[in-house]
Amino acid sequence: MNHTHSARKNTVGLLVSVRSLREAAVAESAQCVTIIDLKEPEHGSLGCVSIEVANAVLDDLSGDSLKSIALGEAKDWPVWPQVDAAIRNQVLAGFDFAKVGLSGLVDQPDWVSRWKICFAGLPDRVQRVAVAYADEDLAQSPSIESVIEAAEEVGCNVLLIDTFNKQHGGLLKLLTEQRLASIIQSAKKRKLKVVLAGSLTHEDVAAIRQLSPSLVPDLIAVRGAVCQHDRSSAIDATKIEALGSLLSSQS
Ligand SMILES: O=C[C@H](O)COP(=O)(O)O
Repeated sequence: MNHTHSARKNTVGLLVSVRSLREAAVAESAQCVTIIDLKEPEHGSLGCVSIEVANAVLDDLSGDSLKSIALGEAKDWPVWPQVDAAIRNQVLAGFDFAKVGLSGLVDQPDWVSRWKICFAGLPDRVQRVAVAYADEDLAQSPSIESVIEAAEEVGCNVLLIDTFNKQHGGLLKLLTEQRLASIIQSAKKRKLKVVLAGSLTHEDVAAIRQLSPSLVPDLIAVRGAVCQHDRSSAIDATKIEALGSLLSSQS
């Protein structure tokens, strides 16, 4: 990467996606996780866990980590269709962040309204995360640039750039260095916190760590990199700790 810098001062937070209370406890025990993110990897890039798993984590996880939940894709809304909307929102009120994807909506002129509907009714304390897919062709989602432009109108103050299809390469292969830099600059100009994800490896994270300070994201989000094998296998506390050390290092 050309946009590099030698002295490093910014610390970068770590989000780890987990699918169960057991995995959430492993992530919490690593002591370097800023956000514990609930997500069922078998149900897609933003696959939602069951309401029972969400409740178990809210009720039984000790520790101070912030909590996030993936709520699937806007085209499939609502999440947990069998659950009454009031009860659903009561559970979601326990989370600090909520994410909804925009796959399949590239040709839908009303995609912003459909996105807004997903977040309507969520308690104010839940921060809305704008998710943009780097593999927008595969995802058939609006471009990252369009998502950034609409984020404020939808009430988002965080931008997550992720990949929709986990079999076709990671973030740093999908976006040119120039496009990534321009996206991060544009998001920061709009006061969006920036989270980078998408099959990031330890080496990718080291490269991101070397970006010039103005381009360093607020958080890195991972699952595959901290799993024992592929991203469907269990997460591994040692791998989380290794990533945590890399993110908190000063050079
Ligand atoms: O929110 C981030 C994702 O869970 C990242 O998953 P991944 O590292 O396997 O692409």
